[in-house]
Amino acid sequence: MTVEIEDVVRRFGATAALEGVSLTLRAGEFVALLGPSGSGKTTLLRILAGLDFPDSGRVLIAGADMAQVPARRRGVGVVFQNYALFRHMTVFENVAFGLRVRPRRFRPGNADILRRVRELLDLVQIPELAQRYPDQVSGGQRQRVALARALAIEPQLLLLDEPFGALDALVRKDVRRWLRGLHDRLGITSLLITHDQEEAMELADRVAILERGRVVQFDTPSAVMTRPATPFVAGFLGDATRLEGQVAAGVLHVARLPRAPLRVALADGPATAFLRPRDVVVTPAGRDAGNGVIRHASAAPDAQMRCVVEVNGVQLDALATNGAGWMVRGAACQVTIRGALVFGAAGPGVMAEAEAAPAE
Ligand SMILES: Nc1ncnc2c1ncn2[C@@H]1O[C@H](COP(=O)(O)OP(=O)(O)OP(=O)(O)O)[C@@H](O)[C@H]1O
Repeated sequence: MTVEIEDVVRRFGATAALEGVSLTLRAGEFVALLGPSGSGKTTLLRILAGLDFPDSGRVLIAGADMAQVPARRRGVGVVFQNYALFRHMTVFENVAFGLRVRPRRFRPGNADILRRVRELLDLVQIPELAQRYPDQVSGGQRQRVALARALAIEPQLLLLDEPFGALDALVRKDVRRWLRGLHDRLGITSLLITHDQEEAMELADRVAILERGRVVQFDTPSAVMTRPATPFVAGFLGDATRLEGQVAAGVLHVARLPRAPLRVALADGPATAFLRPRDVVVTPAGRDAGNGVIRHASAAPDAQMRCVVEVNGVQLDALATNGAGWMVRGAACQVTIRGALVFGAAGPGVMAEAEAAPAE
């Protein structure tokens, strides 16, 4: 089902948690909400779930205005980080709970509940755990119980607030892939809050980025990564280093960086540059001492090394090809800047890729 959020404002005293949020989710879409702590993500989810209400603005689910619709009539499944499973109830009863608390008109009989819970436990692949208590299953299994409970009411919209927070990295990867498969199979619409950017990029069709109660970008993962709409987004995503500089005659100048004229199609004036790890090339220092020093190096996937290099007092994240035995803390190196993402002074919308000019 579609979800339309129109100019939603929510204030708590002097704090504006949401300052006019508009967002439309297509039916069947998986959307991730990203943003710093306090940017309004949970408030937005609570408003969709009917656990909180906007001061102004509208929420439409499947085209229907939700203003007067209480949480339990919205047909929305919610999974929060702490799962909130009932410890004194078996896994079976936890999942059945979602059905037993439905409004009387929609409440199934006992035989139906039995059948439905069995189906759900099969769906989340833990049929053998029905009679265990939450304390007797693993974190990943508890997560599946929480999902089964949320899915029990056959929601068309699934809201997930940091659902994988308590899982270790390996289980987390498994569970999220499985969740995306489940989302596709059921044809539901899902909205996920996460602090894990990699998770958002892997799972979501589109990513909404919140900054202080406003959506500053809503686009596909690859678009937000390669074409961040504002300096805030560029700084928030990835490991880019932010540096202030000047554009003069189509060339970016950043004090303290190794001399590397970067061509950029921006008007003259102050500019903000974001150097991403792939923009920073690190090679061993040659016969001369090099212009930088390795401050930190660690192995990364795909036979690469991640490192932090220091050049003229500026620390930059960089990627280098592995096999670099020389790349240890304190080693001298040569740092070359081959590009940057640059925002001009004319407004946040003016962004350009800078490219290294050919060597003189
Ligand atoms: N019940 C409340 N009373 C007062 N202030 C609140 C309440 N709920 C949220 N806020 C404030 O509203 C703002 C947004 O909070 P919210 O929980 O939506 O942020 P968030 O993006 O989910 O943060 P986090 O990533 O830390 O969970 C914060 O400044 C928060 O302190």
